[in-house]
Parts: sequence; structure tokens; C-alpha cells
Amino acid sequence: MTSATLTLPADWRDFLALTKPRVMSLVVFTGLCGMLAAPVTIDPVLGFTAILCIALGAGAAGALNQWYESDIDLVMKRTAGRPLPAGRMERQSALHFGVGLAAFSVILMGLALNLVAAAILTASILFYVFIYTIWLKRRTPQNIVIGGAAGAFPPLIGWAAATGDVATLPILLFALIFLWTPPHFWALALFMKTDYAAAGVPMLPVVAGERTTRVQIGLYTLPMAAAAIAPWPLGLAGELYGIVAVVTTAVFGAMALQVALRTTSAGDTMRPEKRLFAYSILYLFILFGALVVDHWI
Ligand code: HEM
Ligand SMILES: CC(C)=CCC/C(C)=C/CC/C(C)=C/COP(=O)(O)OP(=O)(O)O
Repeated sequence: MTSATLTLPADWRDFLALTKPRVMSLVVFTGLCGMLAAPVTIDPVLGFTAILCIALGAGAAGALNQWYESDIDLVMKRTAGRPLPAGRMERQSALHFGVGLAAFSVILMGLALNLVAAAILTASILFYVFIYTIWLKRRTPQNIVIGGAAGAFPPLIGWAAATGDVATLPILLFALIFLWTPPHFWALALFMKTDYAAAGVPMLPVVAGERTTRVQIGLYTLPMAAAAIAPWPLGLAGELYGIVAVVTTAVFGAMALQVALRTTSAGDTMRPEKRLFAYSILYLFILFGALVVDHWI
């Protein structure tokens, strides 16, 4: 995209769109809950600063992702309206915005909170940009399995911001999001398959077919369920969390099973896939919320 083809100067809404605010809301929520579930009470101003750093760091990662992949975003219907493919912003501006925001978030985290939190925040930004976006996304259908680790770090960052350390519970929360990501994303990929195929992105339904993707969704749900419920029997969370985890995970399992057992979807509504995708988001909100409520009562 050259400046000659740009139609409009970017305004603040375009910079906000670069940060993928809707996806980031859940990323930030899991970070907040990781912080609030820690065994020490963090000073509110420091706590707010830590969450701000996670939000800015995640936003920076989103901007750098969009800077790198404006070519494929242009091809996919879902993403063609983003500031870069739509020609409302120069790629350079997105790059500068992303790098500046990333540096600011990490430095502020290091200065105001601690180096452990700053290091994990750095790792998650680098992981999302270099490992997922630049290296794996265009090369292998395992892109989101490995790259999904980037989005699993926030509870560890929140916990580390409060305690200066990591522990078993935030590691389990990392595992939960890590194992949740394949069912979350592949459910969407099933009904967005044509977009990904058009863009030449080797997502699992495109490369291995729908049948394999459905089975993989079912398979990942099993260890995900174990990670979700584990804090209760391990004594890291109480009964309230345990009950919420068992019930919401059972619903997740039933929906995933429905998706796994479907043989075809050609020409139909893909309703079970869309329902699983939507529920996957609600599920993490409820689970992390329950963890904090359980911790504080
Ligand atoms: C590699 C891992 C992941 C991939 C490839 C992925 C992919 C996607 C895609 C393509 C969408 C649709 C977004 C849109 O309509 O613009 C989406 C939605 C969403 N994702 Fe993920 N996701 C991943 C991990 C995560 C993680 C870790 C979280 C948070 C913990 C998350 C939270 C969300 C939320 C909240 C939405 C709904 C956004 C909306 O309402 O528009 N995702 N995801
Ligand atoms: C610093 C920090 C906590 C970083 C978080 C990393 C992060 C944002 C993880 C979420 C993953 C995500 C938004 C995937 C979207 O996939 P995609 O980029 O393939 O989606 P797209 O097709 O919509 O661009």
C-alpha cells in the first residue's frame, strides 16, 4: 500500500482498532483475575498500573500483528475493513505505534511493578508477534496450538505483578488458556474456512479438513477440562470455584462433543460451531470471575 492510494488519514479510532480491543478485553480480564487471585493484596494504584501495562502490551502485540499481516487481512472478509487493508493508515504508523506501545508497557511494568512481570509481558508480546504471527501462522496448522501460548501468559503476568513470582495456580491457569485456545479458535475456523483458504493461511480445517478439526476440538477439550477443574482438588481454589468449573466445563464438553460428532456442515448453518465459539469466550470470563470471587469470600 503506497501513500498515494491512502484515502483517509488515520484517526484515534483506527489506532484503537489496531489494538483489537474486543479480543484484548478477555486477555486483560484473565490478567486481572490472575492478579486478584494471588495471595497478596496489591496496592490499588500499582494494581491499576499493572493492568494498564497488560492492556497496552496486548494492544501493541495486536498492532504489530496487523502491521505484519495487512496483506492477508485484505483478502479476508472479516478483516478487510481494518485500518491498514482499508487504506486508512500507513504501515509505518502501525509499526511505530506498536513498537512504541510495547516498549512503554514493558518499561513501565519493570519500573512500577517488577522484573518478573515485565519479563513475562515481554515474552508474550514477542511470542505473539514473532513466533505466532511472523513464523508459524503462514507455515503450519499447528500455528495456534504453539502460538496460543502468547495469549495464555496474562494470568502469570498478573500474578507476578502482585507477588514478584510464579506459582502452581497461575501455571495451571496458563495451561487452561493454552488448552482452551484450539477449541476456541478451531470452532471459528470451521465456519471461517473459506476466508482462510482464500488468504492461503494453513489453518487446520483448510489443510487437514473438517473431520480432523472436529476430532481435534474434542480431544483438546479433555485436558482443558482437567486444567480447569484441577485447582479445586489440588486445594488451590475452593468449593465455589470447583462447582462453577465443573458445571461450565460440562457445558463446554457437551458443546464440543456436538461439534466433534458432526460429520458435515456443507451449506448449513454451522450452528454448533458458532455456539461453541461464542460459549468459549463466556466460559473463560465466568471461570476466571469465579476464581476471584471464590478467593475473596
Ligand atoms: C492463537 C490464539 C488465538 C487465535 C488464533 C484467536 C482467534 C480469534 C479470532 C480470529 C477471533 C475473531 C475476531 C474477530 O471477529 O475479529 C477471535 C475472537 C475472540 N477471541 Fe480469540 N484467538 C486466540 C486466542 C485468544 C485468547 C488467548 C483470548 C483471551 C484469553 C481470546 C479472546 C477472544 C475474544 C474475547 C474474542 C471475541 C472478540 C469479539 O467479540 O469480536 N482469543 N479469536
Ligand atoms: C502481551 C499480551 C498479553 C499479548 C497477548 C497475545 C494475544 C493478543 C493473544 C490473543 C491471540 C489472538 C488475538 C489471536 C488472534 O489471532 P489472529 O492474529 O490470527 O487473528 P486475526 O485474523 O483476527 O488477525
